[in-house]
Amino acid sequence: MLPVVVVHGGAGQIPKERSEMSTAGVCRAARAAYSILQGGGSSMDAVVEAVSLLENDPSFNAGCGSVLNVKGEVEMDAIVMDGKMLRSGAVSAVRNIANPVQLARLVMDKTSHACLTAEGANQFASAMGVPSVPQESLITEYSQMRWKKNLTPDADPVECQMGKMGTVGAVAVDGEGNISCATSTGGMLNKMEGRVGDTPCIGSGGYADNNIGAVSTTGHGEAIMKVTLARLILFHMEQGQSVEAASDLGLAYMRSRVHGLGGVVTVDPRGHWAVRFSSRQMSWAAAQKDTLHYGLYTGEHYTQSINAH
Ligand SMILES: CC(C)C[C@H](NC(=O)C[C@H](N)C(=O)O)C(=O)O
Repeated sequence: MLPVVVVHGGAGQIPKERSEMSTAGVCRAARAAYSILQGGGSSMDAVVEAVSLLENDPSFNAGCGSVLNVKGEVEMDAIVMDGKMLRSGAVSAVRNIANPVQLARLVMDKTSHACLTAEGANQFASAMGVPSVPQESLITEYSQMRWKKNLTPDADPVECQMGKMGTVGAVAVDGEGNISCATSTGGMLNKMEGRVGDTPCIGSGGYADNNIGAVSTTGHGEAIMKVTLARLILFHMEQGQSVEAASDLGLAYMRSRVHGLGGVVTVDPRGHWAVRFSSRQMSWAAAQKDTLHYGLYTGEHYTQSINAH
């Protein structure tokens, strides 16, 4: 069954004309991460590679392409977790960084802390030699257009929020049975300055435990935090539920209890995997054995040979 990688590109609604770019992005990320696993690389290397590629891809709400806060600025959140020793690293409200997920990994590997925020995270980045990039390099015409549209007096806030998708995440199990997760986001469009979402919060934006499995989440962060969605799903798996059933139970609870919508990618230690969402859509891709799996709308599941390009 092993190894496997499963990637998501956000639970928000995506205009039809942008759906192909989104599917192409998650497929490329899943392939790249899977070739690391096939080469004997670790699940942590695989998820960080997948998420870095998606951060670099302007069609997603992470890194370049992040949604803008109320002041029209980019503040990003990211997390990684290593299921072997339950080590994790996160950054929140970080600015001027191309790959927040890599900074999160440095927090895990090079500090005794689990999360660094805002200026402190940026100071740590420069101490680690991570280059600072101009904010303009993270802002796209599309993200600026969405932000401006959102500020017009007759804007429908729900429509605007759903019009921009693309939080990104990945879970993987490597050949040694080690499990990791990573998640990265620009957050919610028009968020207050300093707002921290679910993504960098352990157990909400992601969780990995070699004994149980791993989850990476996307959706309305304030709702995800209320139910600690990633850990809730793993709790159901500890109780004997399958990856699919546990993911559905977690998402159903979030919907009924706090009216929250979202999506998850989930793996267990044997390499079973699931992609589930309560939103209308979530772009996703998975790679296992010689097959690439991908989809966008509910019930969609395409496959192709991993070697086909
Ligand atoms: C409207 C929502 C479903 C879109 C979704 N956003 C996130 O996942 C945001 C992240 N969880 C946070 O709260 O910071 C997306 O980017 O696809």
